[in-house]
Amino acid sequence: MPLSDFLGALKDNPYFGAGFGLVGLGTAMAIARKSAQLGMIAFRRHYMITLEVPSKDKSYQWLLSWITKHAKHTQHLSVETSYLQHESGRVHTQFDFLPSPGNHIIWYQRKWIRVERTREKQMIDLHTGTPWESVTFTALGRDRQIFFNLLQEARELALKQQEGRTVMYTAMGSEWRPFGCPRRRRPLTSVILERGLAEKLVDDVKDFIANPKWYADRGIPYRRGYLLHGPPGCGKSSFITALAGKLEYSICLMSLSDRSLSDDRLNHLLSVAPEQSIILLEDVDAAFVSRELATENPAAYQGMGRLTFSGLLNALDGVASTEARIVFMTTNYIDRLDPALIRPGRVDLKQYVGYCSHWQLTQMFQRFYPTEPSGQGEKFAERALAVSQSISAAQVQGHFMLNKQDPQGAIDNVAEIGH
Ligand SMILES: Nc1ncnc2c1ncn2[C@@H]1O[C@H](COP(=O)(O)OP(=O)(O)OP(=O)(O)O)[C@@H](O)[C@H]1O
Repeated sequence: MPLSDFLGALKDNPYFGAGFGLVGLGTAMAIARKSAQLGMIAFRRHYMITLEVPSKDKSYQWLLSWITKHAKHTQHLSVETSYLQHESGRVHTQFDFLPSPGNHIIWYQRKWIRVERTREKQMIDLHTGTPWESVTFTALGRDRQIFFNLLQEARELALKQQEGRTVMYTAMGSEWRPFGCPRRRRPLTSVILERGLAEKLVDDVKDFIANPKWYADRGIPYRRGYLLHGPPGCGKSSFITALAGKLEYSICLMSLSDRSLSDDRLNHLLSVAPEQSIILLEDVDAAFVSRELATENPAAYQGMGRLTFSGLLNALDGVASTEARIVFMTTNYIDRLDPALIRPGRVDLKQYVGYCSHWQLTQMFQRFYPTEPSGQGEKFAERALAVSQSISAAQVQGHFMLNKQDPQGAIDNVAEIGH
């Protein structure tokens, strides 16, 4: 069907023609025309299909990307800006064009489809604090298959964009929303923990994921909690990101010190986390001090947000689903955590991730300067440990960056690490 006929059909359709108006009442001609039009309207009402997708539906973001890809010639765009942090720490700004609110026409599977993106100025989605939006697809015919195909294609497109990447979600209201663009997966080998440690953790998580029946048979909730603790910059967060990449999981990042977080909201968020995701609660000590400390000095800990300690415990206990639910927590100060938070069932595996050992320093050197003879890595490690026993991997990385082209300099100037 030519595009002009399709647009005409849309115009007369009672659902979409609002605002176009009907003309010519008052004369016989007009009446005849009107009844013909009504006939057409009835016809179109039965022979046009529509699909409305509200912004809170999972497929909404996929569909926007799909529309952008198909409505290549649309001149009406809106922009979505995100900041991406590279492993080097450099921040890169990315602009993604999306179809703007309004109408777009797309030719798809030998049919014209009208796409109408609407944004309600008056209505705010109370869960996310963003304007209420929806996108409506209209096509001729009665075959819904076209919409199934379209949804399927949009989903595949989104998955393709995520291939080899880790999606990070953050909590927005009572939902999880992707944060920035999916990041390139960080290889596990790029995070050098103490010898055997990464393997031990990966095996534990894999074993957990592979054995839902073990939990079901014993009536134990299918979840596992991990706590990585230790000084800053030793690789806790980097390891969790790399682990998620390895498992092809996404990460739901949550800050417990977020003041808008209440017991109910946390509970809800944990129960609706996307499939195949790791929930990451960073710096748990920052939000909660041991209850004893709080009792000793209540004034110092007043106004720490609406989330209560018992609310957190309940939320963690309530995280039960048929899906493997993995919660990682990190802290620099395990001694500040209340024992109730880290008892088995809430935290099943506690792991110290500490300063660099001789082995780690050697590995890091060899990885950074792969063409250097192996003895050099050993030499670097010995000298570094003679300077200090408390060197974090982040400090080593910084030192190597300063001596990017100069491995010998990295050894000779080892005393400058961390300065
Ligand atoms: N074991 C490691 N191997 C390789 N790089 C590391 C390692 N640990 C830290 N880094 C580098 O140091 C930086 C900071 O590391 P990361 O955020 O993972 O540390 P962290 O232990 O989570 O620190 P914090 O406790 O402050 O959150 C990152 O850029 C990371 O690439």
